[in-house]
Amino acid sequence: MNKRTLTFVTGNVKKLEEVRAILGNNFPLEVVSHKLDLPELQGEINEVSIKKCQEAARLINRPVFIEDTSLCFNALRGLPGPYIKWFLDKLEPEGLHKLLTGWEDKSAEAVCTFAYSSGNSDDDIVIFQGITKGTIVPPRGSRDFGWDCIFQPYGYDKTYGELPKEEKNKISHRYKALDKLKTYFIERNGQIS
Ligand SMILES: O=c1[nH]c(=O)c2ncn([C@H]3C[C@H](O)[C@@H](COP(=O)(O)OP(=O)(O)OP(=O)(O)O)O3)c2[nH]1
Ligand SMILES: [Mg+2]
Repeated sequence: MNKRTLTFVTGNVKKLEEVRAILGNNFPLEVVSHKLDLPELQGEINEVSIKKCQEAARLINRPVFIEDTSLCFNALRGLPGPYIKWFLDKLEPEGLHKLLTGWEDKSAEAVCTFAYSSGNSDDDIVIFQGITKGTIVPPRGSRDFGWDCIFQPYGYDKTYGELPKEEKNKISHRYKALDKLKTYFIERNGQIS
């Protein structure tokens, strides 16, 4: 039987790759992607995701989900947080690590927030969040995805960038958020509106 489709709006192919790998085959919906660079307004993590999702639903006019990733340095009271993309663009991984020079506390949280809209503007946006705690270290390993090379999850002696993809996808912030999203749709037998 054909699965119903659910649209993931993202401009990031690496995210899409991980979402497909983590959801696997026993997700009750077929995820189709729609490439769009959505505006990201300022605010707290959940506010940014809710507004991003509302805008995606308005533009695409069907049930959608989006994802927003934050990298929060505890010494900097959670910054760069949802603004990590702009910090990474300007500073690159080396510069992000150097931001913490002078701070003893190198701890950080990788936060992944998925937001889902049924497409009906009267319905609330549903949030699924996953957090992985770790340490910011000098760059090591693959540089093919953002700041993976400077984030070393607690309990590991390797950065996300050094871990095999399958390992990252078992412990990552994205895995934890998708686990909640998956449960939500399984409990609803893949109902999307
Ligand atoms: O090293 C990593 N590892 C990750 O798991 C990861 N997830 C996101 N990112 C990067 C990508 C961006 O530079 C920022 C997050 O910004 P965000 O707006 O969430 O992502 P976009 O690339 O703009 O994609 P969307 O179109 O908004 O979906 O952190 C990671 N780097
Ligand atoms: Mg973005």
